[in-house]
Amino acid sequence: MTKPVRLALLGCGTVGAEVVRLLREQAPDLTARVGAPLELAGIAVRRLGRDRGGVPVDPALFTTDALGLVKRDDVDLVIEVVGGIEPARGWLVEALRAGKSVVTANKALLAEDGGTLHDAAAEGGADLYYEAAVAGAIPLLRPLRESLHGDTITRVTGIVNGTTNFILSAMDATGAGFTEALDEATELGYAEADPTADVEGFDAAAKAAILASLAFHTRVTAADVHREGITEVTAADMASAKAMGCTIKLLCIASRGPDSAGTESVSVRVHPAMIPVSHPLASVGDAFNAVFVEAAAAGELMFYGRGAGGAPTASAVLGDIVGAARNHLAGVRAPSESAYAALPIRPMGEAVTRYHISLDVADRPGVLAAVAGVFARHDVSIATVRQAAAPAGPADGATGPAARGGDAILVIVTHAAPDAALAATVEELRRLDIVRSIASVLRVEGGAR
Ligand SMILES: NC(=O)c1ccc[n+]([C@@H]2O[C@H](COP(=O)([O-])OP(=O)(O)OC[C@H]3O[C@@H](n4cnc5c(N)ncnc54)[C@H](O)[C@@H]3O)[C@@H](O)[C@H]2O)c1
Ligand SMILES: N[C@@H](CCO)C(=O)O
Ligand code: NA
Repeated sequence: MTKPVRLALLGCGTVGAEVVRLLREQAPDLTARVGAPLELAGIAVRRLGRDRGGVPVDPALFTTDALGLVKRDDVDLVIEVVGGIEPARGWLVEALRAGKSVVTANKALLAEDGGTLHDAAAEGGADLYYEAAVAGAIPLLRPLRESLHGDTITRVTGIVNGTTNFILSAMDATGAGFTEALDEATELGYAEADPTADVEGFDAAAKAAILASLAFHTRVTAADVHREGITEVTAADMASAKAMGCTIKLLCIASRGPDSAGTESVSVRVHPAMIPVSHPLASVGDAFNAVFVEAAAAGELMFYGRGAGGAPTASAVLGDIVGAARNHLAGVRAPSESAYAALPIRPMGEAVTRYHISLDVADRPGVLAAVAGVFARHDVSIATVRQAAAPAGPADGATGPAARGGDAILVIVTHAAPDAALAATVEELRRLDIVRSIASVLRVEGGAR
């Protein structure tokens, strides 16, 4: 019998426990696929003695000394499902420099400082696999890293955060506000106790950085990603979107193209956006993820599936373990980091976007011309304008800010323009006396009119 491939598992929470279960339940098949048994050498956890939901292993395998486990001579591969920057970075650098391949689901670390891990992998001649880090179970990074390596990817547009997609889908379906939909997501176990990383877009921004790095052969970090979350998306925004045949999704958009000076560059952003209901990403509901890839020769490709949860994420981890174990036995390496293009990052102000702006204005002659003048001054072209009467104001004689008789709602959708010009347009509109309030400002993507 071939010598087993010995694994150090760092972390035994939601994902780690499922990795252990799958390793055990599928042991005969995994042995056949790898060409040797996969054997757990140890499992590092923060605290010993916790009930691990019936994780089917010898309790003697658990340790609180993750670094000690990584350094052991009988460990061939290191599987990291703890998360966070430190101490995970230290463990993984130690493993990689010692020639032990790493499988990790740690998007935060890869997005913050993936370069350090890739450098350590190159130094130690080890593999660094991280399919689970973006869009969980969906095979996405390997297609970008291998299958599409003969093509030129021009744009990646994705829904890569399940929690926010669940919230926005609920807001679309029921008309609920953000807080109400977040409460439902928490009750159903989709949102974490502290949902900040999800609802403020940090989780999606980390994934966007990883996707952009792979798609454009360029190191992109979380700090390079323009990030806006969904906490300010209101029920009124969703209603405006629906009135236009659209819905609102938290999108990650990574694209390459020339900047204003003509230099080929990369733009990476995460923000809520209106997309038409006919767009393939509009029908991605619930906590599902989907990523739309555009490549010069391949055309349009769509990847869809479960982006989170213990078992789906563990599926991606197991696929990577099999790959790393095979390479270990064969004495070969997976494709290493490809960052040769080293394209510059374009600032958000230069990203070309479209805006949907809903304004509450005084309904009197010259107002439309004044509003249009602001757009013209910033060289922003208007695509469509709709005017509707504002909801009925208070009874005659009422005073104060609620007295809005004679107002109109203007809904303006622009043509594509640099984001800085659009933002400056909104700022100037805010200062106009005839604009009572700006009810909603949303970016528009994917052909919506
Ligand atoms: N849960 C998901 O759906 C999902 C999906 C994709 C990626 N991920 C990523 O997978 C990783 C793990 O996520 P999770 O949901 O399983 O987290 P979790 O909190 O359920 O589990 C974390 C585990 O790490 C252990 N741990 C924490 N600090 C430690 C330390 N200092 N030493 C040793 N062990 C320590 C904990 O004991 C626990 O077993 C994260 O990087 C996360 O971003 C999770
Ligand atoms: N919190 C993440 C988990 C998967 O990375 C999500 O909601 O998609
Ligand atoms: Na994946």
